[in-house]
Amino acid sequence: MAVRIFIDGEAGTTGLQIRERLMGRDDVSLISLGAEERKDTDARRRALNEADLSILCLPDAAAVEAISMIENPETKVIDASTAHRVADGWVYGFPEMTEGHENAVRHARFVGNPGCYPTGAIGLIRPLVENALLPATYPVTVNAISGYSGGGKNLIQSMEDSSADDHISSAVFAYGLQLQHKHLPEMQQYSMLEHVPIFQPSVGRYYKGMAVYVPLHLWALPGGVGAARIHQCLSDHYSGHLFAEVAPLEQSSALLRLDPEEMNDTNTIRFHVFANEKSGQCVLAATLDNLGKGASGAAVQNMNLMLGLEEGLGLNFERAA
Ligand SMILES: NC(=O)C1=CN([C@@H]2O[C@H](COP(=O)(O)OP(=O)(O)OC[C@H]3O[C@@H](n4cnc5c(N)ncnc54)[C@H](OP(=O)(O)O)[C@@H]3O)[C@@H](O)[C@H]2O)C=CC1
Ligand SMILES: CC(=O)N[C@@H](CCC(=O)OP(=O)(O)O)C(=O)O
Repeated sequence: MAVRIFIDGEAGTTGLQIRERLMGRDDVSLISLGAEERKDTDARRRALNEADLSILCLPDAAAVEAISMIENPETKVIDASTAHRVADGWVYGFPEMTEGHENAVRHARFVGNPGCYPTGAIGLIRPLVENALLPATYPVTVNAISGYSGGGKNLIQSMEDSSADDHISSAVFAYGLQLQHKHLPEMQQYSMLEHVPIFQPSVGRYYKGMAVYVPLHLWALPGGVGAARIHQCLSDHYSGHLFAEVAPLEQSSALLRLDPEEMNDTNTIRFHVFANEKSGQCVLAATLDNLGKGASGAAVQNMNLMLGLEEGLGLNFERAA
């Protein structure tokens, strides 16, 4: 029998993409609310409690409210918002994060889907800290650029509608300039860093796709760690994972430009190591589709694991040509 999935916030950017990925699958059936019911508390409560698994694609406050409405102890939840990513009782929905974590997701009732930027940053940093190549005390900086769909309906409208009061006409802009971005707690905690990293994101005038950068001064690392060891560590860590890959060192070093859109329309995160051995410097980079592995794709991957729908794991994620 097909499992019942309710996407609360189905009409939003993330919700729509999850719906698209699930349409046409015969192992899931979607509980869908009509336009007039999608914000009706009673209708949502009913759907949340009927579902085998609910995926919350809502602002934080609405996600917290949705959790308070769930009475059915069998209902599983994936929350795409920031509300529960570092909360007790929730499993962080990044199955590739560390050994055994895929199993933790598989057996979880409550999964906090990661933020798009943290997926890139944690994906680069955590294996290095776990393997003692990067001290947990290292003062990490994370720079990033995202397509504007990362900001949901509001930012999409500000970028696309020139008549909107809050229209943004810049080709690219930096933000998070107060250094208090909402992704910092999950980035620090799951990267296993002792200090809050500096995180400096930006948005470009293109719809989706992101690149997340972590520059490292290799000369400052203990034990003479070079780019080759870092690359080997990442390659070993992600070996055997369907949705993560590490570009060969020589391929990355031959690149003249890194395209933040290179992984669009996939659920795969790609890692690069760029280095200048002479200066002892290195820039680690992750590229991902902010709506794929950064949000909706990750949610579907987690859903498949939590419901044992293994055959669905490889579905609906075409690699870009
Ligand atoms: N966009 C992205 O790349 C990513 C987004 N996320 C997270 O996912 C969540 C959804 O984001 P996103 O899809 O971008 O946001 P959107 O603004 O595009 O969509 C949110 C949806 O939730 C609906 N909504 C708001 N309040 C309620 C409510 N009380 N009851 C029912 N529905 C409600 C909105 O309705 P209406 O249409 O009327 O506004 C809208 O359709 C957020 O928490 C975001 O932080 C996570 C990772 C990446
Ligand atoms: C471009 C843009 O605005 N991006 C969003 C993050 C998108 C994301 O990862 O979603 P969560 O909101 O679920 O954390 C931001 O910086 O707030």
